[in-house]
Amino acid sequence: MPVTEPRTRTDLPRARRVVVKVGSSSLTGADGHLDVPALEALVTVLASARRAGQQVVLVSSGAIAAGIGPIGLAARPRDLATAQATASVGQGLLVARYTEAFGMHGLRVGQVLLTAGDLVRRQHYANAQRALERLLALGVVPVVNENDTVATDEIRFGDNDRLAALVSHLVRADALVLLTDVDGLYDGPPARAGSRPVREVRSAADLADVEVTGRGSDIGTGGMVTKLDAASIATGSGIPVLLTSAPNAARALAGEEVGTWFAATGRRTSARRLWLAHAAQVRGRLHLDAGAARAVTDGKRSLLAAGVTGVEGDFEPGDAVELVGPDGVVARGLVAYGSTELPDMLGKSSAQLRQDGENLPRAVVHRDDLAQLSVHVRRERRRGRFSRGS
Ligand SMILES: Nc1ncnc2c1ncn2[C@@H]1O[C@H](COP(=O)(O)OP(=O)(O)O)[C@@H](O)[C@H]1O
Ligand SMILES: N[C@@H](CCC(=O)OP(=O)(O)O)C(=O)O
Repeated sequence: MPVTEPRTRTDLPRARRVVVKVGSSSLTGADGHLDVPALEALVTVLASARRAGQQVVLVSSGAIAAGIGPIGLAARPRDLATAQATASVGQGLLVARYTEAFGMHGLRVGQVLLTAGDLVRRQHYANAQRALERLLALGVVPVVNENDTVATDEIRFGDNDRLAALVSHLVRADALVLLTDVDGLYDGPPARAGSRPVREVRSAADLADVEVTGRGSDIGTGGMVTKLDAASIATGSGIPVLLTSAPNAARALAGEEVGTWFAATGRRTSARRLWLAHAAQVRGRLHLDAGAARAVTDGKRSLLAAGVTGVEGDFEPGDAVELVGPDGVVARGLVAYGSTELPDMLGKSSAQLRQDGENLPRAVVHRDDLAQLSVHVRRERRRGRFSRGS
């Protein structure tokens, strides 16, 4: 019997639709070329999940890493134009290998390249959703990557972990499996003596003593930070996550005791709120007093000018901004006023704003335009770890 809400890792084999994300470090060697045996081993596992009746969406990194050797570069390019060009070469090679490897199991693949913008604009989101649904209905294995050749620094995810979490939401996956070069989450960098594996994360409290770093290898990009962010996005919208190494993929999908299981913590949210919390490009910050911070978080109420103490950035009405309370970032929202109008309104009640000539003062951020950040993401943002892509 398929389960649509896996509660433990032993439910994974019965999950109907699974998104599997594999990182560059698991697919490419230090020589800057694809590790074909590793890729084929992964495909064998995914093909067997398909034979067992599961629908699989593969989110595969590796375009840039796979292009390094063929283009003749010595290391991963750091400038945008060379990264775009390298991805263009590597993505072709990557998909050619997947086509061949899945073909050996009688399966077709379909390449799907997405930008952050595709997950931001409502119509693009709906388009991508429709295309992925049809691919799955046709029995094709979608192979998703970020469209690195056209993504610019401002709109890039850069890592595929958060992309995979948003794709899981897009296809309404029952579970997300993150495959990397380490067998699971540890409470400290795995190379450090004494770091212990974390088997299960049921809430943000289980991460309180976990120390993660941003980069594991010269090949991967986000390290464990973006994986925890992805886990937080997925679990917060009702999708559990299993994190383990690529060689453990078969055991993970068989429901064996490998890796780290992140239990679902929330319910499915609207695509718009998910985008606002995790993908929108933030144009500024509003500083809130303690009462306003409580109102937008605990009370889920609109933010009024009376509770805003400061404004940072240059933004227009409708732009995404971060709401910062006395203890750090608490939420994101679409602001109703621009950064030039707001300073004159700070701390004023609706009555005072009316006296100032504002006929029907609107909330600075309406509660329908607010997305709270999970405790974990808030903690990370406080540490300033999420500047990239946000
Ligand atoms: N607490 C931690 N637990 C596990 N791995 C960690 C931790 N902190 C940092 N890492 C590093 O994260 C790396 C995986 O991230 P990354 O290199 O970006 O992989 P990928 O290419 O699969 O996305 C691991 O190699 C590991 O060294
Ligand atoms: N879209 C990029 C992903 C970049 C990357 O290295 O991601 P990851 O290995 O998942 O941390 C690529 O295919 O090269």
